[in-house]
Amino acid sequence: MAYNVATLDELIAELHKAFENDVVDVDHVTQLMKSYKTNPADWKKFAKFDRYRYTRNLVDEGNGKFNLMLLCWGEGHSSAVHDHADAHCFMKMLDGNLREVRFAWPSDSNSNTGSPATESVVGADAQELQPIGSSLLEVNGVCYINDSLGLHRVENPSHVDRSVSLHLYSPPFDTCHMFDQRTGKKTAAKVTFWSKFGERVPLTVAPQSCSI
Ligand SMILES: O=C(O)CCSS
Ligand SMILES: [Fe+2]
Repeated sequence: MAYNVATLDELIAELHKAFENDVVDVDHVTQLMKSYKTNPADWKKFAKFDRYRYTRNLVDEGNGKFNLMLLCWGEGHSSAVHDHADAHCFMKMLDGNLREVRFAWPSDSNSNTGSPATESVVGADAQELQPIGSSLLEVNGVCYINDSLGLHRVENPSHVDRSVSLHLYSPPFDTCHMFDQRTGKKTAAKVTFWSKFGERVPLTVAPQSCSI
């Protein structure tokens, strides 16, 4: 199959088709996302930055099969170490760079299936997470992770440039887990959106953790 996706709207249309049945073809989705060459005119309406932390901006709800979102990283912004709630995670660089550092699950989990430990690690059992890989993601590059491949932390390594990445999660999720890198302690984290379809999501009275 020739992959030739010219605009973000065309990519979204092809992704809707790719997720029509229940089996996710990881290679096909990766090739689709790779074939789209970033064009700020396509996505700048979704690109909202916050001075203090990266923002999550919903672009498309994928007919309920996936969430597609733009993540905007200010200089030096980083996520926590986190899992992906048993979902597929595809990540494409649209502007700038990101560094991804991968970690093994905390040693007390059943790492064979990638299924997270049921107990959080506390006290004497605390063990530092073990890095298992690191990569610099460059513009138009695509990377893929799911829980069987480990955990990761994503950061904007630049202290002068901002970064923008396009993330697809399938199935969609609004809660995952963060991990303390020093102790391996796992904490549930609710993730929300800074904006949806280009419009700011009104702040609720109770501040929600919108990124991880
Ligand atoms: O906030 C998130 O969705 C994690 C970004 S790195 S996959
Ligand atoms: Fe992630």
